[in-house]
Amino acid sequence: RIAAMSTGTFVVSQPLNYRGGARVEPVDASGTEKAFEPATGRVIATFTCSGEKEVNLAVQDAKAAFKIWSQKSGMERCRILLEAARIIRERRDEIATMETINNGKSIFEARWDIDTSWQCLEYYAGLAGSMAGEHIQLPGGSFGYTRREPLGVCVGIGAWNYPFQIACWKSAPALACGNAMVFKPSPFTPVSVLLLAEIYTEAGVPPGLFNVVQGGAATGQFLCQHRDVAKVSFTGSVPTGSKIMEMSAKGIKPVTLELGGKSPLIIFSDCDMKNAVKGALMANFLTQGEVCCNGTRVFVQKEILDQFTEEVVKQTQRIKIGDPLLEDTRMGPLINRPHLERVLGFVKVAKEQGAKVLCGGDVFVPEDPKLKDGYYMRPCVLTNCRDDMTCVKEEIFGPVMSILSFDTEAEVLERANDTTFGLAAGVFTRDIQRAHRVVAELQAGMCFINNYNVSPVELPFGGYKKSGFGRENGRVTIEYYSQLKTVCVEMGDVESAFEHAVTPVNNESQLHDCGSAAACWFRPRVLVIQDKKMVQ
Ligand SMILES: NC(=O)C1=CN([C@@H]2O[C@H](COP(=O)(O)OP(=O)(O)OC[C@H]3O[C@@H](n4cnc5c(N)ncnc54)[C@H](O)[C@@H]3O)[C@@H](O)[C@H]2O)C=CC1
Ligand SMILES: C[N+](C)(C)CCCC(=O)O
Repeated sequence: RIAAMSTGTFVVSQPLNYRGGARVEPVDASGTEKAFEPATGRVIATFTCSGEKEVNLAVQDAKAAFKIWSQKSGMERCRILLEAARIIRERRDEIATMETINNGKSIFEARWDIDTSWQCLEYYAGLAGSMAGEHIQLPGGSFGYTRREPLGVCVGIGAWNYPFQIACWKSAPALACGNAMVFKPSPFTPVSVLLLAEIYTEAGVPPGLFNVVQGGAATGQFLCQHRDVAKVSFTGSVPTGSKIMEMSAKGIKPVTLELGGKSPLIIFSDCDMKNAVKGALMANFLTQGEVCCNGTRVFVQKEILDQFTEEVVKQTQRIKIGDPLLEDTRMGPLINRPHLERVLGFVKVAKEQGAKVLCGGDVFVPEDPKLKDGYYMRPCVLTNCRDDMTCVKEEIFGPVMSILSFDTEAEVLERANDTTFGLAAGVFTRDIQRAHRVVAELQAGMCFINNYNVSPVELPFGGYKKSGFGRENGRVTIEYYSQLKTVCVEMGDVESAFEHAVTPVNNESQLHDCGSAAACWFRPRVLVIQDKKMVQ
């Protein structure tokens, strides 16, 4: 247990694959990867990526566990998931600490992530017992019913920004529906999902029900192409999402895609200014801005542009950057050096294209010497932005907010929707009619009114357009992890389409030709037809 951990000390010594209810070293490898502590730039784990054999074993184990798990009642599954939720809650600080060490987000924020994680398990545990089909009355006493059945072995592939939460948001509905799961985290953040695997085992799931394989694209491909995998749920970038869909198409596997975004946040002049400013910070700077649903295009109505901008800059400059394990830190380092360079590159291009940097956008070097090789930058607010600038069009996935001004509702709606993404959107206004009118027009799967980036697990989350499809959280996600079987029950006689249509068989030899009992399936029918013919 690592609850008392401090930055710069953690190393992973145990295997990072999980199969059959225990940590294991993979039986074969397709390369190695290093995982870092972004706060210090230290390597915390070197691990081998799972090859095809290891992936096969994980899927096999999941298949075996699925046989047991899928036979359990919803209430039995509920009890185990509730126990897992309880353990996560009890170990909240420890899990949050590990998430902070491997991802870089502040411990303050990581605790929130762990809260939405156990809440997700609790929520689907609650639904497990009430999952049911329908009974449908048909003519003549006949009837039909539907059964909601699991899919089988589901694959979860995660991004590095919310490693533990993503694993929970995928596995909780999957397991509640009676599926098994093989999960592959991002190679940048391989660590915390192992805690989840151990917790599921401790809570009582059959060994093999939740397995972890480590690796990057190659390992992910083995999973997506595996013939015994029934479904793939993916969180990550648009280009990878497209590849996942292509691979899954070959096997006709359903997919859930949670992809990137470039979401609009619209601030009307009649907003509550204090909340709008808080909302803009929530929409841009959680997890160092590495959040798919961030509202990075902040459209502000002209009348309040100056006042809003001034306040946003003031609050942004107050964000405490530094050692993410310290209680008062609110922004940690970005995930790795190449990503930091990429984000800084976006700021440089923004300046070249005419944007004005009001604050941040540069490297931050903390005073603490042990943090000198970490990947820190100051959160950035850009103004003088135009819709055609790179910083306004492309997902930066870092702490960079672009402020744009607008005049009218119709104008801002058109500009807000002028993107190939459609993950989220937000609106701040005190005018209740306007709020609902505007969200009805916004092309985004997740809309916020007078708030941003809160994530109650009761609400479905997912994208429009290139931000993907399928949903996570909420009741509807049950449909993405189950399939519907219809059973049609006849209480009377079969009414055959062939009673009148079939030419009567008059040839005796043809009737006798069907010698064996099995081959005689048509003989009585023929006789009946002949009888009927005679009656007619
Ligand atoms: N909509 C959502 O819920 C979220 C979306 N994202 C998006 O994810 C991106 C950042 O995450 P990254 O990890 O850099 O994305 P990524 O697409 O590079 O990787 C995501 C995952 O896919 C795996 N992968 C990569 N190539 C693969 C392949 N050919 N076959 C199978 N698996 C493969 C990676 O190893 C990783 O586990 C951003 O664009 C962001 O918008 C991130 C978090 C949440
Ligand atoms: C928790 N929340 C809403 C800030 C982000 C969740 C989506 C993601 O994984 O980026």
